[in-house]
Amino acid sequence: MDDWDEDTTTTSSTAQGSSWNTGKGGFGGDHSSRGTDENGNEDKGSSWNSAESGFRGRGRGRGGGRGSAGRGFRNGGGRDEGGADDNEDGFVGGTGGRGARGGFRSGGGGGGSGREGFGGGYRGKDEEVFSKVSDPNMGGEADGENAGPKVTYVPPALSEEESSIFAHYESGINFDKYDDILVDVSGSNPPKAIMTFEEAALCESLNRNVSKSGYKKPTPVQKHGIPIISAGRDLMACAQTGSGKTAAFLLPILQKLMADGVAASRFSEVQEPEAIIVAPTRELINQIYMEARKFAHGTCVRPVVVYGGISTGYTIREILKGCNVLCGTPGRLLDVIGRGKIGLSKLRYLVLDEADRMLDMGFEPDMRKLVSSPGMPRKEDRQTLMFSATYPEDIQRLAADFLKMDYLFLAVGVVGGACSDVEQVVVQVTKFSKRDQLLDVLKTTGTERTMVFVETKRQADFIATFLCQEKVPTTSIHGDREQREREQALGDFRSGKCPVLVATSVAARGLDIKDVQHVVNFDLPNNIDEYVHRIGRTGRCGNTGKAVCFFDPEANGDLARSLVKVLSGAQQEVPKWLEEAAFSAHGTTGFNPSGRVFASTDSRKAGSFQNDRAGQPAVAPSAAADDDDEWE
Ligand SMILES: Nc1ncnc2c1ncn2[C@@H]1O[C@H](COP(=O)(O)OP(=O)(O)OP(=O)(O)O)[C@@H](O)[C@H]1O
Repeated sequence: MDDWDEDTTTTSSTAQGSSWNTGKGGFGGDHSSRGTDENGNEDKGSSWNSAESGFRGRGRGRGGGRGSAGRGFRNGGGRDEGGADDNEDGFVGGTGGRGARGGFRSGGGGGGSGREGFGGGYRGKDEEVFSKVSDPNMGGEADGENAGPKVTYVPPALSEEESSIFAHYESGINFDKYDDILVDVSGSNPPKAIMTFEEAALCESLNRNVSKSGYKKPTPVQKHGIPIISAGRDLMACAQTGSGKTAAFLLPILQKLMADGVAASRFSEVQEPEAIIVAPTRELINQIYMEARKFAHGTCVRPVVVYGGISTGYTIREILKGCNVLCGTPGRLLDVIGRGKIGLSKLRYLVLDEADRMLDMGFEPDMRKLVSSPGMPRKEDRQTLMFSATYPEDIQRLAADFLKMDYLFLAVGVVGGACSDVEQVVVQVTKFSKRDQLLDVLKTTGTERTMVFVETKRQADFIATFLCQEKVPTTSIHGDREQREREQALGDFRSGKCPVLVATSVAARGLDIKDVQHVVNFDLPNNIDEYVHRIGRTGRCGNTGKAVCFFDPEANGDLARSLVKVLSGAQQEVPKWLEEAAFSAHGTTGFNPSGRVFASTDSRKAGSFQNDRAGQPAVAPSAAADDDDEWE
């Protein structure tokens, strides 16, 4: 019997987060469990009120009390908590109550990839699990459980009801305006775009599933992407957030698998998927899997998802039921391949969603490991597809290592541009005024779903707790929360039970949540691409949305230039003070507020780079990598 068979599987969807309803001090959302100390005493949250100092206080002397904040001993904390706050952790409350987090952390290494070394660790005496065990051989945070007690969480079973599988939200009033966006396809002999789903010549069951999903006509990235993939070409595709990139790769892959009549065998000890899809976070890969499951409904194609934080035994049992399309986060994917449960000899498609993130310094080693796994077809013998809304030029160069020479580059609109359906408002703040301004914003948004982005996990806990105390039903998602809590938080946000979700960059990319009308950048990321992804959680699929961004000139000066360019690129109003800040920022040579910051097109046009990367340093990780263990 394999050791994974021994997992005790504990399905859990324990309801949390109802305490905001109970009026217990207003402390609420699923932070309720964290508001108690190890003796169950309710934390009255005295520290939040004392501005920054209260927040810091948690890191110093409150170990025995406030479980949610205790971070244990942190060593060498380079980048993982986003800079300066790191040093505040020190030794705190290893004996903290439930939820004391962090534990021992080593080797986050400032200059190198903070993903190497140990993440997570002991969480407090009541908790037996080590979170996010890192396998040094895996070159980063592993989603496998190769050390420490087993993770036994099994996500709740999915509904088989069609109404649930095909649940979707309506496209918005600006859906047809997608057709006005300029499209640029570069590379040799691109196939002709399709105008309708009929032209995609999908088989009957796929067509049925497409229409049950409410899709009437393809978006531009689908019009161009589907025929490119169907023609067998490698593709690097860039299209704005919320414009249907997922279906652009899923439909042609599923169509090809259907046409070839693949059927996953339930009887094989090693499963050999025809397609592997990789994405950077657990929630995003799960969402992609749900889309794959939806489109493959009623067919012989079986998608499976693997990601960290859930029982490996459960994961492997799911794989062994048959697997044609394997969706995974990098660590867990490498883990199941390494365990010999996945063979790669039949692999035809490798998809990198959020490709620029998958190839930045945080994940590049995992991606290189994946493509050099035993049995992985050479790039000449597989189809590699990359999708994102942002593609820094240096990443484009790096991506060429994974693609055939004649790959096509598809740009819908300006590469890296923000979705123009999102109204962007920039508010000048100081770090002391931000919380009050957040409350003001939330007063106007009322019960409309709002995502509030902050920079660190600790800040996420802190702001969520603060909002709950202010009687705003709030939940939070970040990399220190257990998978069960993360899924619960997302569920509560999706259902509207908690209309405010405080999130770190773990939720910045890809998540497609109905009715998110507002995004607040409480803390700005230090990378403009991350900003573009964050605000793209609203204004999706032709719907409109609003993004408020708190700009603290003291802290965010470096972002002024690129922010101005993103705003003007999306025809948004640029405040005079921001333009001034941009002019006076460092490195303003050639600054042109009305110009474009982005590669407007295929970076191959700027010169040949296909084979000129030897000796070049790896591309720096995006802002999100500052919060490294946010990423799986
Ligand atoms: N042709 C279509 N017609 C109607 N709805 C669509 C169509 N294509 C996609 N959608 C819906 O639009 C929403 C956004 O799609 P998707 O999540 O694939 O966007 P994305 O481009 O991948 O965004 P991001 O860059 O944020 O990852 C989803 O709810 C999806 O089901």
